[in-house]
Amino acid sequence: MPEAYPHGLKTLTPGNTIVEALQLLGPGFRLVPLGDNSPYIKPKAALYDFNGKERRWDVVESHASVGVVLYHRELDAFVIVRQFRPAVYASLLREAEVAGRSPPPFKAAFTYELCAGLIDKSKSNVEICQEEILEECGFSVPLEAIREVGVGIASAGTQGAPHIMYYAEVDSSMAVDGAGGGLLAHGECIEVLALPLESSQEFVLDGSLPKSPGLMFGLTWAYFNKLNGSLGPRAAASASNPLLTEELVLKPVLPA
Ligand SMILES: Nc1ncnc2c1ncn2[C@@H]1O[C@H](COP(=O)(O)OP(=O)(O)O[C@H]2O[C@H](CO)[C@@H](O)[C@H](O)[C@H]2O)[C@@H](O)[C@H]1O
Repeated sequence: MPEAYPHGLKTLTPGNTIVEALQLLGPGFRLVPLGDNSPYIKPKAALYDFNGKERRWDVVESHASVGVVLYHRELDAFVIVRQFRPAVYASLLREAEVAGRSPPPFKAAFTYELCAGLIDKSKSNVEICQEEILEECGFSVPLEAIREVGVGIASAGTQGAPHIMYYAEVDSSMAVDGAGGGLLAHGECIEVLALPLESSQEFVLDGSLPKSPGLMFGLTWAYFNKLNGSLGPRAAASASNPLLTEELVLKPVLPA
């Protein structure tokens, strides 16, 4: 049975992705110094003059990224993802060590986020976004249906790379059999979740659930713009939201 989630969250992924991901995670988690050959990040010291003195700031060179707020028209829900994040686990582990507590369970580092990806290939940003929607969430969305929301900076204190946010709507006709959940070959095991629009703000403000600031902003922006009609009408009235019936959740709206 899918795990019960708070705030009306329902899994759209067949099976129980979190249980599967936990089974795939072996015992042991180590942190070692990073060499200089990471294709993802390069820690560096930035030296610059300020007020006649040389100053230093430690920075992490990284890729720009895209993220997308997905709204499911038939479910009147946002589609978000949840996955094991080693960086989150590393932080929790450090916190536990400092406090003299035993290591936290891996489960604590499964983080709620928008569907997102790095801009690390020679495709346009919106094409990368389209590809991530398919790979992570299992929906095929036409490029022209993906609109830009705005650009923020990821971790201005250390990374400073742009994060470009998009908005797109999906429905069951866009679900692609066998797509979604990420690429196991890349170590991805991504759970796809539907979050009712109705309870999205409670979810955003629930500090007990680990989530990204991009998700917090994106869902809040989309919630209010959906309510005021700027993003087109809401398809389903919340009282009759089919998301509330298990039956529909496990039917064709799902990526297989
Ligand atoms: N630091 C890392 N170390 C090792 N392998 C890595 C890595 N980052 C990415 N990868 C590999 O690259 C694959 C593709 O990554 P994606 O572009 O889908 O970004 P992801 O959603 O993982 O998060 C990424 O993009 C989101 C988008 O904003 C950022 O928030 C997040 O920090 C970033 O990891 C991952 O599955 C993994 O195999």
